[in-house]
Amino acid sequence: SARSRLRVLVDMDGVLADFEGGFLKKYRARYPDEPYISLEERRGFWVSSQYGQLRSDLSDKAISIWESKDFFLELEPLPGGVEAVKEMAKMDNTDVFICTSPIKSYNHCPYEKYAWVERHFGHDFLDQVILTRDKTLVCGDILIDDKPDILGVESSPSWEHILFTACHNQHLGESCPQRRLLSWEDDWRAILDSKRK
Ligand SMILES: Cc1cn([C@H]2C[C@H](OP(=O)(O)O)[C@@H](CO)O2)c(=O)[nH]c1=O
Ligand SMILES: [Mg+2]
Repeated sequence: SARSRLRVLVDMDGVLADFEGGFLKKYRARYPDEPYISLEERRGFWVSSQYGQLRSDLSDKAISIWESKDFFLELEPLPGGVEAVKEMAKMDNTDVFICTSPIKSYNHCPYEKYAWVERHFGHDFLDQVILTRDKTLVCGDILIDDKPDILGVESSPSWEHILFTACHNQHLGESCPQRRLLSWEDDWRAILDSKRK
C-alpha cells in the first residue's frame, strides 16, 4: 500500500495479559478438589476443550472461570509486554493498536478489557483499543497474537500474523508456518523493522 506509517496490532490475552496463568490460579481456588491441567501440559488454544477431554463436566467449570466478574480485569500483565507496547507507541512512524476479541458472554469482559488497558496504559490509550470478534477485518502490517489460526470472513488479511509463543502453542512445529515472537524479551524491534518501507 501507499501508507508510510507502520501499523502494529497487538493481541491482549496471551500476549499482554496472562489469561492462562490467571485461569489456572482461579480454577484451582474455586475447584480445589477437581483435576487440572498444568501450564506445561496445556495443548490446543481452547482451555475448555482440553478440560472437557480430561472429564466432560470440566469444560463448563473452566468456562465459569472466565465468565466470572473480575477475571479479565485482574489478569497479570505478561513480562515486558506493557513496556514494549508503550515503547512502540512512541516510535516514529508507528501506530499501535490493541486488537482483542471479547467473549460472547458480555456482561463483564468488554468493560474489563477497557478497564485493564486504562489501568496499565492510562486513559488516553483507550483510543488504541479495537474490540472485534473478527480480526481479519482489521487492517495492519502485523498482528502479534498467540492464536495459531486467526480466521474470519476476509480470506487474505492485510497483516502478517506473528505467532506469540504461549504454553498452548509452544509445541506446534511445522503446522505453524508463522514467524514467532518467543516472548517480549525476543527481538520485536527487528520484526517491526522488517515490515518498514
Ligand atoms: C475461551 C478462551 C479465550 N481466550 C481469550 C482469547 C480472546 O482474547 P484475545 O483476542 O485478547 O486473545 C478472548 C475471547 O476469546 O479470550 C483464550 O485465550 N483461551 C480460551 O480458551
Ligand atoms: Mg490471545
